[in-house]
Amino acid sequence: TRTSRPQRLLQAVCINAVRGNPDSVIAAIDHFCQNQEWAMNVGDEKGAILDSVVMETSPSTVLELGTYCGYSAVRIMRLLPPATRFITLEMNPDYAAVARQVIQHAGLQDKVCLVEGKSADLIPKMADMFGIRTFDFVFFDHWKDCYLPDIRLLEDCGLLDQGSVVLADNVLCPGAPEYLDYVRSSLRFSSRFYRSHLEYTRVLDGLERSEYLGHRDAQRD
Ligand SMILES: Cc1cc(C(=O)N2CCN(C)CC2)sc1-c1cc(O)c2nc[nH]c(=O)c2c1
Ligand SMILES: [Mg+2]
Repeated sequence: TRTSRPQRLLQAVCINAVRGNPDSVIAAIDHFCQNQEWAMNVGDEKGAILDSVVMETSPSTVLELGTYCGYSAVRIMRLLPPATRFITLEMNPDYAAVARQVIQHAGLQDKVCLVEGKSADLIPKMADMFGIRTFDFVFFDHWKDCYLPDIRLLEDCGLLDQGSVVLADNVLCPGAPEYLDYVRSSLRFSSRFYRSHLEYTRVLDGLERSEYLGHRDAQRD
């Protein structure tokens, strides 16, 4: 049967990227998506914003929701020391299989823990499974309809601490309006929007950075 788009993306990585070199893996994926086939990686423009937020946060525990082909896992972990705890959740087994190979090609397989399953099922198990109390940085890039329930779940599970940063992709396109309303009106978050474009296109999109202020009460009127 025909190969899938993720499999063709992986093939481009194997052919064009240097083993053990994360930057060449990122470049190979961006080249494939710009010149061969569009794919829903965060991409180079939003990726540069992701890089800057990761560097300014310098997290020791990271959770990513939505691995897809592993592009953002490679982007994030190429910036952080080996001791960093990085967990990425992917519900699609075909995506997860490709992501493991992309991450391995980048030489980051020892730094990345990829778990297959639904975020709603796995988030409550994070503490028990990994002995992680709170996450310093969380990247939302799975599915727009899960953003709001999942940030509420992270709060309810006590997985956010004062200063934890949640960065969400695609808040304009495909769009997560209820999520934006929530984080922007909540007294427990300080939010700001990074204007950008949908990966590999000129369509408007952006990232929302929401810093957790601690376990406060009430909503802003
Ligand atoms: C699948 C898809 C189609 C989009 C679009 O508007 N398109 C018009 C323009 N053409 C070129 C591409 C297609 S945007 C998008 C998308 C983008 C992400 O970054 C995503 N991240 C996580 N999870 C998602 O489901 C996710 C979907
Ligand atoms: Mg995305």
